[in-house]
Amino acid sequence: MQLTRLDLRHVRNLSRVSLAPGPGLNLLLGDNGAGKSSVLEALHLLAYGRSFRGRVRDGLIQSGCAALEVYAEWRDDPLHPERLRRAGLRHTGQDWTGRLDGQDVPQLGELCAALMVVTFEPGSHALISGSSEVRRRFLDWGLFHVEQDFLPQWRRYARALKQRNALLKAGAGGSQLDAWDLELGDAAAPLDARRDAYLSRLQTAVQRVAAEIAPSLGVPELVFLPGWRRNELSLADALLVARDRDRAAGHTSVGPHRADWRIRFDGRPEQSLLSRGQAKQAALCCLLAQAQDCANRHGGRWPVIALDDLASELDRHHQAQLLESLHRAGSQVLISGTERPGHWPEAPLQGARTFHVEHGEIRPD
Ligand SMILES: Nc1ncnc2c1ncn2[C@@H]1O[C@H](COP(=O)(O)OP(=O)(O)OP(=O)(O)O)[C@@H](O)[C@H]1O
Repeated sequence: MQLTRLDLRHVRNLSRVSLAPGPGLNLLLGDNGAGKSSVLEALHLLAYGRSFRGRVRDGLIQSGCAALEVYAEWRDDPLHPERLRRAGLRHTGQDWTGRLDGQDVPQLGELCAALMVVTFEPGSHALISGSSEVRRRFLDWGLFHVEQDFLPQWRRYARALKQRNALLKAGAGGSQLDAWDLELGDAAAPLDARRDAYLSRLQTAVQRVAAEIAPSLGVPELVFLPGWRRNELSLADALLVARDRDRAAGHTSVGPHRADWRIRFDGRPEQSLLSRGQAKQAALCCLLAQAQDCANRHGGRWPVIALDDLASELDRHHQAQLLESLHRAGSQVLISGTERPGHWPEAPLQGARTFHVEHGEIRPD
């Protein structure tokens, strides 16, 4: 996947900017507060329907403006490089409208399905040290992009869960709950199996990536936690056991919506004891493994890789290993930073495009 154009309007301090990224490494350079992260944030918004720095209405739209706009063009078929995909999003903070290849989109998920971007940013360590929701979202993003029927399965489970929670809150009787416990159990099975299998598949990729970019961490192992004691009980039984507790709490306490996973490195303490820097490296390994898995499933086409403020996220040694690795993979990379680091390896820098971000303007080198 190669982004060929990105236009932004009214994104933080960027009133109206445009850039044409090259196929390899792209550097967004500028002083603090110039707007570099905002460029990557807008791209992330188009690809995920959400920002990595909070809600759209909390400051992503330029002050005094009614809405922001993001428009992107990209190639995703190497056999037909002349074919450009196009997506646009206008967001007011409350409502949005989106277009994909000239058509209105009824659901934001359609834009997210079309444009694959993997972002590593200062908050990415939350994938390791943050809440389980972040880790579930990671699994579901990967599955959403590689398994076509995953979304309907996910929706079926979410619907059943909503119904059961509504009944619990309303103090419904056992017979009504019985029916939804069964439905929840049935809907959970494919979701749980998919996530478990996906994480096992990622394990090989994570080990390969870790050996390349963070060998000092050791060999990683990914462990899936289904959200209930699956080795001992079916979900329907676990729901029955938890029923009184769930009635008191007014929500369902077991099931795939409570699933989680852990990364462990041989010879290292538990994931919660990793340093912040190690947690960042571990998160990066998982994100790149996910990107690699997407590429494997999409005929070798890598997602666009966006690395926000890389120089302050990883030490020099790990930056160099990462850049070499992405260069070998042939992926398109966008990196923001205050300056072009002198210690980066030569190969990825050859043919790199540089964009200077200054006072809300973007100027190619
Ligand atoms: N809603 C807004 N309207 C206008 N300007 C904003 C808004 N929100 C943030 N800004 C400004 O936009 C700029 C965006 O900064 P951004 O975080 O993208 O910069 P950066 O180049 O990545 O900086 P750093 O190197 O410090 O991380 C800042 O100058 C900030 O003050």
